[in-house]
Amino acid sequence: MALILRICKRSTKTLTCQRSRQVRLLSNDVVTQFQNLLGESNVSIAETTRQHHGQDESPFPGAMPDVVVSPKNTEQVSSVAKICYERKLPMIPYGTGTGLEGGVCAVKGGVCLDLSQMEESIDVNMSDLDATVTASITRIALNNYLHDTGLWFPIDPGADASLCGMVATSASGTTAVRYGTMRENVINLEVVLADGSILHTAGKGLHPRKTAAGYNLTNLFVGSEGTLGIITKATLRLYSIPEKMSATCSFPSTEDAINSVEQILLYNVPIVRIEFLDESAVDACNKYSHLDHPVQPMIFLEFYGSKAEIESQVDIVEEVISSQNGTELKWAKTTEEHSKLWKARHNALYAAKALRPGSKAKITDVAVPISKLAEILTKTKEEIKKEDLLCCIVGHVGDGNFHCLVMHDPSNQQELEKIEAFSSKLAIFAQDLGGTCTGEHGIGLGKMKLLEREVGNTGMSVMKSIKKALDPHNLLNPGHTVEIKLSEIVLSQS
Ligand SMILES: Cc1cc2c(cc1C)N(C[C@H](O)[C@H](O)[C@H](O)COP(=O)(O)OP(=O)(O)OC[C@H]1O[C@@H](n3cnc4c(N)ncnc43)[C@H](O)[C@@H]1O)c1[nH]c(=O)[nH]c(=O)c1N2
Ligand SMILES: CCCCCCC(=O)C(=O)O
Ligand SMILES: [Mn+2]
Repeated sequence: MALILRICKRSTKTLTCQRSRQVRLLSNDVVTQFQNLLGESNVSIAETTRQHHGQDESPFPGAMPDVVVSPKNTEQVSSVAKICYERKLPMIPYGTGTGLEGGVCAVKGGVCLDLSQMEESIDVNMSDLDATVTASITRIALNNYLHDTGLWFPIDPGADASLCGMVATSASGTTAVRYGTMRENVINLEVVLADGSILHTAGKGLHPRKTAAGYNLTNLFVGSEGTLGIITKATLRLYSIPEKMSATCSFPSTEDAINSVEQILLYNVPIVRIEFLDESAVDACNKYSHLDHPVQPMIFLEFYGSKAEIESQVDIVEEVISSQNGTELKWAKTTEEHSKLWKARHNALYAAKALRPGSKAKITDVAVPISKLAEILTKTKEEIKKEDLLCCIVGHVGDGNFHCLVMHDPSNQQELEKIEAFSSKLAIFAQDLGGTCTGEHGIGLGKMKLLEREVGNTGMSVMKSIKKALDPHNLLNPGHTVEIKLSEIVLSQS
């Protein structure tokens, strides 16, 4: 009979450890099995390692996995999955841990598969404008590699996330208004399923720009948040690196700023980034990133194209913003100014957190149809004022998507409840206006009820059927996104 090794807080020997008030047990022959498979240095039960892998950038309290394994290739991922499947152990894929919805928290313990240590491979098809990357490749690593080819991968959440993690969360960010999200930019995926089998979602080695061949298995895994399979490779669309110019503009009110955005889109200006910051976010970014913008609602814009193309886009934008009381465009004149501007925007999360050191930050992520954006922002601002919240708003407003970042003291129960109520209310506003509770960060641990509200009973039951078909024992990132209960599994097997 197998010896039992209890993973513990201070030692790796025989003490019990509390995680979410439950005792976890992992037999030591599993650890040995992983060590034999991957080598001792690629299997860790050290507390610091487990803690690090059970926590992302969200305010959710971390939950440690029992063991962290670092497979080097797809075959090893598959072998790990086979062991977990056989022993009914939870599997939690880990990309770079930049997620904002608690996706890597091992709420039921189990085996964290750290994919950042996979062999690095980038296979570029210059003439077909695509690249296939392994799970350890991050967004910035791909773009650095591509730099001299004149190509790039434009989806930009700011954080240097792994590209397969970005597939798993259906990430987007500042450039989605022009290039779409991960959904529109993935051509094929290699995925290890719960039982260890290896799936190529669009056929092995194929990379067509479009396909009508059967169900869209590729998109099934986009946004699956580690609950349907472990993504080991992704084939992605690439684009030519354009000439670019950036500018900012301030407005007397949020409504004026949002009206401008709506009109710029209506005029079909092929804008690449159009980002909103409310006055609190401007204040935070000024302080954190040493900028000196007037503390007023703003938009940051980026234009791509030849000089003539940019000039014609700018003519329209200038006319629109002056009709909406906006200031003259203030241009980033040098490459350094351009980088400083977008770095400041991408650091907005940290800038806002720095307003109240030591606090935690609740981040909302709703998206509405553009026509409803001014309405929901007005309502949101009223709520913030009524509840007296310390809140910054930034938004990828070209997609109707915005974030509120609400600072709070996590030990103050009253404050916590107020903030949770605000966040749910905002998600419900968005859904009632024809939008979604999450434009880009995903469901994770905190939005399961909202997902149900959004897709309805039938939608939920279809999602659960898919989950049960692909992961009948609920081993892949259990407790996240689409949760199936034990009673439902038993029911489906009888
Ligand atoms: C400062 C800052 C700013 C932003 C953001 C983060 C931060 C810190 N994000 C969020 C984040 O960068 C985004 O969710 C990434 O896609 C997460 O990728 P990681 O590799 O870090 O996944 P991470 O390791 O955090 O995992 C996230 C989820 O995906 C699963 N997963 C990871 N790799 C997997 C794989 N290979 N196979 C299967 N499942 C896998 C995990 O199990 C988990 O459920 C964001 N996002 C966004 O969309 N737009 C934005 O604007 C921003 N902005
Ligand atoms: C006020 C900052 C909230 C930022 C949340 C991270 C994110 O998605 C982004 O766009 O930045
Ligand atoms: Mn965002």
